[in-house]
Amino acid sequence: MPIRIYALAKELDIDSKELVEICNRAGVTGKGSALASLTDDELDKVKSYISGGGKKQERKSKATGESKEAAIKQPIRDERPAPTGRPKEIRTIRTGNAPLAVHGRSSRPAEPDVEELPAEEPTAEETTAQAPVAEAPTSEAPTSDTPTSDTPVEEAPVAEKPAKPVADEPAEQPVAAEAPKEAKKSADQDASDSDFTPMRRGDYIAPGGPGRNKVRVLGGGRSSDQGDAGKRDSNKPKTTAPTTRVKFAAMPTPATPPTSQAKKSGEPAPQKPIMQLPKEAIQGAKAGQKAPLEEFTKQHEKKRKDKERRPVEIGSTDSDDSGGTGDRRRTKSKGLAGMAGGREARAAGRRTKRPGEMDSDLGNRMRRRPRSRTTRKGVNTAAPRKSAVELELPCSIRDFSEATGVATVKILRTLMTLGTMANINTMIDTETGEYLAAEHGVEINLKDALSIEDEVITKIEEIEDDPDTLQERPPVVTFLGHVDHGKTSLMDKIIDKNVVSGEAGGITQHIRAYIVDKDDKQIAFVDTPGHEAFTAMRARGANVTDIAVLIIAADDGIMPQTEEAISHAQAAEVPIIVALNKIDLPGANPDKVMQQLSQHGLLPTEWGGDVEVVKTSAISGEGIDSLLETILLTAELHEYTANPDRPAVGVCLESEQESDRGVLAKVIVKNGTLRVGDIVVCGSSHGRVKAMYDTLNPRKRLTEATTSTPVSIAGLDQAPGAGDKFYVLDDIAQAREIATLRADRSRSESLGTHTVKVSFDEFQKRREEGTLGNNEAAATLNIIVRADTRGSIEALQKEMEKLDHPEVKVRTLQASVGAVSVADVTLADASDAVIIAFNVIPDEAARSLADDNGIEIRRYNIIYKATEELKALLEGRLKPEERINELGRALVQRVFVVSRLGSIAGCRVLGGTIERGCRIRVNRDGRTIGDYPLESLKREKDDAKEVREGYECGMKLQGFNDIKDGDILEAYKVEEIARTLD
Ligand SMILES: Nc1nc2c(ncn2[C@@H]2O[C@H](COP(=O)(O)OP(=O)(O)OP(=O)(O)O)[C@@H](O)[C@H]2O)c(=O)[nH]1
Repeated sequence: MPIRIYALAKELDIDSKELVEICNRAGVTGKGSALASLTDDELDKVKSYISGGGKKQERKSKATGESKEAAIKQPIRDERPAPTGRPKEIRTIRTGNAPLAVHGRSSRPAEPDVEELPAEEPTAEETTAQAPVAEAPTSEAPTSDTPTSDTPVEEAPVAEKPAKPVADEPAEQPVAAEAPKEAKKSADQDASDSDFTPMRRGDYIAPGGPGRNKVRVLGGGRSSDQGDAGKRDSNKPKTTAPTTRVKFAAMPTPATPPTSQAKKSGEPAPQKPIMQLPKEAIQGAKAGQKAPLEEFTKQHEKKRKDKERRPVEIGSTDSDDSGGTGDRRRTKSKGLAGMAGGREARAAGRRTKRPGEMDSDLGNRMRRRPRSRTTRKGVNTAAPRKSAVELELPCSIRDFSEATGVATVKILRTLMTLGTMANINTMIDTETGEYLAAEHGVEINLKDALSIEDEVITKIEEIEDDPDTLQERPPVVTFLGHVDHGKTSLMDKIIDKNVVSGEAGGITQHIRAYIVDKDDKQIAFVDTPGHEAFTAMRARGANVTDIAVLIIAADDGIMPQTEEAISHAQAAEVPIIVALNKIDLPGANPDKVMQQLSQHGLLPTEWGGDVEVVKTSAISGEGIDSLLETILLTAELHEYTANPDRPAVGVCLESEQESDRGVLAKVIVKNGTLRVGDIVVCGSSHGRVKAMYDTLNPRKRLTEATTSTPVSIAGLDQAPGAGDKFYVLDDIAQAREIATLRADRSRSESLGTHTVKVSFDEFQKRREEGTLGNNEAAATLNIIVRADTRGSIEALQKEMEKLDHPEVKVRTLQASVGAVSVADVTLADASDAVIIAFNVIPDEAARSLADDNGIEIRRYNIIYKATEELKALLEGRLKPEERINELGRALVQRVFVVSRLGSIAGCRVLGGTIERGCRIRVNRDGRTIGDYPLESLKREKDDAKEVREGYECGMKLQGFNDIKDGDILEAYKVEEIARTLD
């Protein structure tokens, strides 16, 4: 009678599970649980096993504390009894040659009892042989063609058996793939019935996956992982025979990435940071450099401090725009850690970032840098080149550049190629402007400049007087002629004043103008210098002239300057009256002179012509009245008229500056009436007429000057030039503006050009070296002229223009009236110029500065001496030089007038010494008024050989008694020194 295992276990007083195992070991297989029943045979077999020692051994193992594992390690095969009874059920059936595999064992959820494998497993041949047995229908066994992969082990106790024959089969999946659908459905149905999840295709349990911990090893501890190995080792004897369930530790679950780090859709794959030291760092490390970051930090701090002290330069590599690039580059150059340098550079970039500035990358900063460099180089401010422009010439180079768009640099360069050194303020005339335009491809349309000068002055000149307002006016007569033909003497005879002896060198150097009365009529005389140096002044005199009186010495005849005077008179289209002077001389030959006159187109009336020839003698006065009558008659014939009621216009004959009266301009009114208080503009000077003086009596004040009247006016701001026209304006501002405009123009013209400079000494040095003329541009001797009058200046300039030397030229940098000033010395020092002082002396400050800087001040009182000296110097034909040896200066403190001796000057020697026999220059108000020999020198009452500085003395000058208190007497001696020029 069958007995259940749990009942037997109770009977035997052992654990039911233990009894199940015993049954298995006793060869009673198929008893998976305590509910299984044992037949009588099986009961006997189990009991015999237990009684035979099996039980004892089991119990002994327990008593000795052997673990179940030890028992499992025990070879089962040896203890297992030989198989008996009918063969075990085989549920796995091969279909054809298809390999079979056991599926589902690992997925069986709770295999209740895993019994030990049969001790002797059938071979493949045996399995095959037993296949028909397997076909025996059982209630639970599937059909023969049903795959057994999902068959529960409980229903197939010998499920392991069929696995053996297919152990060597390569794969299990092909079996499943080839399984008929009907079988699969059946298997699914079975699995559903047995609460098992059927294994399906595609169900893949990764190693270590969730199902791994559920793997149970059946018999021999073979897991699914070990299945193949077990299959491969199927021919080997089993070394293990587990009889109990083996529990494996759960496989570690791989950590799931945090949700925050989950890759977002569309986001690029994260890149691994490149942790690579730069080459500099590696090199530094190899070189034994320690702690590059620390070293870099130190240098960075140093740089930061330097940068804070140093202003940021636009466009520089250290600038903000360059950001950290420059720092990084510098860091690299010093071999510091590149990574630290990059960090520092980025930090620098953040520091230098300005509000609103784009946070551009390095490339952008690099691209911006060239633009900043371009800005630093400057922008061409010249206007765009214009195709056709209207231009007023003359204009400055700056104006030309702005109008045409041609850069001033190019213009200056072009002028330089022409040998002209200019600057932007240099005025260019029409010819130069046209050349520049053609040279630079600019089309210019010249237009007349319209300035306030035109608006005001032209308007005045265009005024036509009403014939009813015109009245007869005195004729203006000019004496022209050759040197020493008696012009001055003749005029003196007319005005009964002897001025010839007062002229230095006996040559007329100033324009004199007087108005004389004759037979209730007036005649205005303008005496121009006879020397050729005064040609320009003479020419200007002719311009204001109504009648020209040509003075010809009867004993000398027509001379070159006489011919020139004739030309000027004829060019002025004025009537000419010839005065055959010095008729009293024995050598006078009137016929010869008249013949010469005829040859020059001046046919005397005596010979049927229209030229009045009057025989005169300035000495005897012969023919003077006849000359005056002839002048008045000629004036009547020509009906000289003017409008005395209009604002005056006229010409400046000459000007000078006096200490007490300021600028005195000698002018002659050509039309209208000049009055005190009138606003006058004359050349580049202007002012209101403060006072007017008679030319014959310089201290006699006048209130007005009618037409043709020469007069000296005071009130102008500066000395106008001889020949400058004057106009009376209504507005002083207009006068000032016009004068300023003219002054600027004159200044730019005089200073606009500049060439190689050379002083006297430098010139001589170059001649000695033979270097003169080697330059393309001729060497230029710059001079600064200071003179007592404008006439002297123009005479000097005119003479110097004639000093045309192939190797050197003379250029006047500045010419003005007055004493030599500090400004003159400064200009001479800056331009290596020589100062020509004509009839003036330098003031104390200028003298001291000139001595300190070695500026040469050459003083002259005779024009031709100055010009001849310059000429001799230029031509290298210098004669023994009359060198002036300055001795000393004395101040006149008191003048003693002795009736039989004349004026005695009581003086104190201010400097140097006063020596007997020297010459004395008399200076008054900054001007040299005379040069006389020292007649006597006394210390108290005794004659003295010399008087030194600080002592008082008395001096008597030969031929000069008009000495006054405050005069400065300069003592000098003339020494002849041979020139070493050649
Ligand atoms: N015998 C004689 N001598 C005269 C006569 N007129 C002038 N002289 C002399 O000639 C010399 C020159 O006279 P100036 O009056 O200075 O001659 P100038 O033309 O004025 O000379 P510049 O000043 O150079 O223009 C003087 O010594 C005069 O005395 C004259 O009619 N008869």
